[in-house]
Amino acid sequence: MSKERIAELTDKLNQWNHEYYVLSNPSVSDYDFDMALEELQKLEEQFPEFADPNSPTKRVGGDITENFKKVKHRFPMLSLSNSYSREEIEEFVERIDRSIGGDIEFVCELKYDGVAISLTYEEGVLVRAVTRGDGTEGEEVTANVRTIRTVPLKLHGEFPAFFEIRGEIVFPLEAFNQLNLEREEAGEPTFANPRNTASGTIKMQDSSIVASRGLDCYLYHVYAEENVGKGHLESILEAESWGFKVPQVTDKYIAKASTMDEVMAFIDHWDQHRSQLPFEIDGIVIKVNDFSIQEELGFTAKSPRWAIAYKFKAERVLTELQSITYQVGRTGAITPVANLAPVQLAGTTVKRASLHNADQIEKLDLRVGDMVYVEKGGEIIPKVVGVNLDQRPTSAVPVAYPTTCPECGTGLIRKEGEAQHYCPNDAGCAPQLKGKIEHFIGRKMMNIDGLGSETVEQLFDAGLIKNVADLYDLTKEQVLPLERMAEKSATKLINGIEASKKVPFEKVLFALGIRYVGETVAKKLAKHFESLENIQNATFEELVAVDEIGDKIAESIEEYFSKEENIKLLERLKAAGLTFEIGEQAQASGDALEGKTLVVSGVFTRSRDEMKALIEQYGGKVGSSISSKTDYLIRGEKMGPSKLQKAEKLGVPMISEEEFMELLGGEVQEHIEGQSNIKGSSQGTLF
Ligand SMILES: NC(=O)c1ccc[n+]([C@@H]2O[C@H](COP(=O)([O-])OP(=O)(O)OC[C@H]3O[C@@H](n4cnc5c(N)ncnc54)[C@H](O)[C@@H]3O)[C@@H](O)[C@H]2O)c1
Ligand SMILES: [Zn+2]
Repeated sequence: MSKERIAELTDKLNQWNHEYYVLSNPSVSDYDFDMALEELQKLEEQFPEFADPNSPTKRVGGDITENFKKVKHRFPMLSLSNSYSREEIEEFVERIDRSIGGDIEFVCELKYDGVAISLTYEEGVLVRAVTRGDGTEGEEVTANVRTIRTVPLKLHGEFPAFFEIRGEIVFPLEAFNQLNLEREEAGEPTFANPRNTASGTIKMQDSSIVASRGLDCYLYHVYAEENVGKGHLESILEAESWGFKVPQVTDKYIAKASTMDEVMAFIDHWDQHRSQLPFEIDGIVIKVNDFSIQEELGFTAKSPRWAIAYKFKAERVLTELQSITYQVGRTGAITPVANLAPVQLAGTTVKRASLHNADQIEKLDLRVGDMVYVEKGGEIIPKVVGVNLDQRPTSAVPVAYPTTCPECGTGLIRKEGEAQHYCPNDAGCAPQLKGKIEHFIGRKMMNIDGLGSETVEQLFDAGLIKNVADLYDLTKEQVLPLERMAEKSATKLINGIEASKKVPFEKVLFALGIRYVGETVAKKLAKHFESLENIQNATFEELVAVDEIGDKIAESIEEYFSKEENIKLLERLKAAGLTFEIGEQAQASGDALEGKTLVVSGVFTRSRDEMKALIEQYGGKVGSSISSKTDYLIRGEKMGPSKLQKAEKLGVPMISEEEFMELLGGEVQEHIEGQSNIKGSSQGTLF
């Protein structure tokens, strides 16, 4: 019996390790993983004869993917023993106090929930970044790690000639939620959680994508030939003086603790306040501070004996899965959503949770009527993480994923290699049509004042708009009879639509909602091709030659222009007067003002906004008031005397509008001339 259980747990844990470390796509929660590991550990202690010599209790879970060069670690990269119980943390502290004799000094720090990384510096220069791998050897991901702004490439101060520093690469929550928002806007599937996304990102082949994601790195251990200082905290603070981002005592990210009460107070503090951190943590690490005591205590095969992790249980609740709804997005992507019996979780009432896709439902083996576990991390939407099988109603049947669109009845498709199902009826499926219009009017797209998603719904249901071009045919008389519409709101709406014709090309391109053409890609395309006509005429090779444009995006663009209805729509939008080429301001750019701060004051031949835009386009910063940090004051007519005085007093150079234009190096003039050529050539051709 125990023999079989040991074998079963070993197999399961090996598989979960693979899913977690190699695929960055775990199928069970950390808590379930840790409970299974604990069970195995206890069984192995009882029946050592049945233990696998390579048991997951004795080795760290490997993350080797075969895509990168392997590098042997100079010092093995281990795991940490961990516990969810405060009693066990107390036992750990007492055990060490007892075995060493006296009150030992500990250091408490955050347990960052990310990916472990080892950085090697030679003569103050970053030479290698390696993942933990199987603990003995890892994969070299230096090019990717170099893109993380908080990892210094070159050090200053008194650093050892050769050393290694270890830390955790995390995905800050703001950047993570922003990435998901952008993916949603670009019609791409969103990521489930920051840790797995950080782990997937650091193993990408294209480091420019890694760079765009905004990863961060916190460092927590220095390994030099000779110890740096006497203890752990000292070495960390020393590393800060070389240029590393280390946890700060003032933020309470790290603290000394000499008594049990101090250790528990640190744990309590973060148990209560962790939701305020800008990244996720999954616990607290308690380490012996003194290096000589660390050495005395030594290591097991898997972890140091001088440290332990107290793990927070993710806030999770059990509730009933009442039904599943299938939402159809703007791109036709189907998202299953769990409707739950309302339940309190992390301070809010949760009624719905994300189920991501068909694979996820299958992996969880969900049935309607099941009692499911729901968790909420730093992400916006809570998620279903498991099922309590003991409470499964006997009548419950497995979820049959729909084969047709719940909105329009069209057969669903699933593209090779994609997890999401799609409704291909983009020209007739109501939520797709409405979704496209809602996307189009968004704040970062056409930003139409006076038009929100409720009004879109009304206009659509009243049959007044079916696509975005219809917006430009709307009249005040048509919208006035709508419910909640009055003279004032109708005028605002029509004026807002009119004003959107001036929205710059890159935003129009983003607004069109071409799949995978999000905000950043739209900017890149606009800058490179300068007009929609040029994008339409570009060959596949020309498209992928643009920085950051890959096969997937290029294919999507080609597909968009291959559709008759899109061409018709674009013709109508062009006729309505939307901006389909880059404007003169956006086109002029350079780095003449790189690192400079300029303040604009007075009246000019150009508008103040134009002046400010030029400063930014040429790499400068617009200052709001004159200070010693101001590099130039651009002095217009009717400038106030107090500003003049202040600039004189601080010795800030003052320049005229013409001098400012000269500073830009005459580049502006060329671009303006170039622009008129483009305009000339595109006249008469509709895309
Ligand atoms: N859900 C799953 O399927 C699954 C599968 C495998 C592992 N896991 C999770 O991962 C854990 C095992 O991973 P592990 O071996 O990396 O152990 P761990 O994550 O519990 O602890 C060790 C790691 O903590 C990190 N760490 C973060 N902050 C630190 C700090 N201040 N000081 C020192 N180290 C710090 C280091 O990267 C170190 O490698 C499991 O306990 C489980 O929770 C989950
Ligand atoms: Zn449909």
